[in-house]
Amino acid sequence: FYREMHIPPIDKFDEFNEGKMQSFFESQQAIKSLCTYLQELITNMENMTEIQLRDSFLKLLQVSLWGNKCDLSISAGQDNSQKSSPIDSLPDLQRCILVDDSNMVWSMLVAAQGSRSSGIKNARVDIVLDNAGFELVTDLVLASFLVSAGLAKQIRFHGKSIPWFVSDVTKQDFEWTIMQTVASNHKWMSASGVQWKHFMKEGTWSYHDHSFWTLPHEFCDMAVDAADLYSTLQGSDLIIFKGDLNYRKLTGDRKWEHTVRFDQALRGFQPAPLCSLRTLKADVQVGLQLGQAEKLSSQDPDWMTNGKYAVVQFCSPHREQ
Ligand SMILES: O=P(O)(O)OC[C@H]1O[C@](O)(CO)[C@@H](O)[C@@H]1O
Repeated sequence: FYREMHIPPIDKFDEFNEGKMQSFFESQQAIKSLCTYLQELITNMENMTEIQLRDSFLKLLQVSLWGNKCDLSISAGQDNSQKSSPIDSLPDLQRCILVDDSNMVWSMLVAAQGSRSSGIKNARVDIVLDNAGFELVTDLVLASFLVSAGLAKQIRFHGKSIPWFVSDVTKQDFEWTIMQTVASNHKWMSASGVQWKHFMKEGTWSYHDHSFWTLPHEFCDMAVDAADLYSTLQGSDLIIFKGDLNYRKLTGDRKWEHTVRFDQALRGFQPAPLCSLRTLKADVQVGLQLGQAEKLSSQDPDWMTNGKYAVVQFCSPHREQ
C-alpha cells in the first residue's frame, strides 16, 4: 500500500511526517542532555583511558538500544518520546537486557582499527536505521562518538527509500533531523548538529537507501535478491541493525526455539560482523539461556511484545559461537 502511494505526483508526501516530528520535538529535553553528554565526552576524549572510552561507548550503545523503544507503532502514536535523561535511566534498564554482547562489539571495533594491512585506522561502521524522532538522534550521537573517538573513519547510514512502517527514517527525516539540531538554541545540541552537518559534507557520514529495505525479503535472501547491497555491506567492519523489524528479518520471523543460537537463526546472512540493537516487540527471540524464556514468561507473560526488554546480539563471520 505504501509503495503504491509513492508514485508521482505524491511521492514526496509522507503520511507519517507529523508523528515523526512530534517524537523529535517532545524529546527535546532528552536530546539536549544527550548532546551535552556527547560534547563533554568529546572535550575530554584526549585524556581518557581505554577503559573510560569503552564505558562511554557502552553507554551510548545502550542509549541507542533503548532509543528503539520510541517508535510510533507500539504506542499507537501516543507516547513515543523520551522525557527523562537517557544516560541516567541506563542503570535501571540494565536488568531488562536479556542478551548483552556489547563487549564483543567493542572488541570488534578495537580489532578493526588495527586490522588493516596499511596500518591506517579506517574502520567503517554501517548503521541500518529504524525510527525517526528520538531514536534517530540516539543513533547519530553514537555515530558521532565513534568518529570522534577514532573508532570509525566512515559511517554509512541506511534508511528507507519511501515512508515505511509508521516512523522509519527516510532521507528527508535524516536531513531534517540534522538541520533541526543545528538550528537549536541549546549550545551543545547545536554544536552537535554542526558537527553532524560537517561529517555529512566531508563524506565521513553518508546516507544510503535501497529498495531491498522496504521489500518483504528476509535478510538471508539479500545475497541473491540484492547482490549489490550485500556486496556493499561486505565492506563494513561492523553493521548495526536497529530495531524490531530488522531483527525479524534477520531471523526470518520464525518460531525458533529461544535457545537457538543467533548465528544459526541468521541462516548464512553474514556479510560482515553484525550486531542487532533491538527492544522486543514481536514474538521471535533467539540466543537465550536454557530456562530464561520460561522464567520470563512466568514473571511477565507479555515479555516478547511489551517493549520492556531488549537484546544486544552480535555475530561475526570469523567467530565461533
Ligand atoms: O520500529 P521497530 O522497532 O522496527 O518495531 C516495529 C514493530 O512494531 C510492530 O508493528 C508491533 O509493535 C511489529 O510488528 C514490528 O516488528
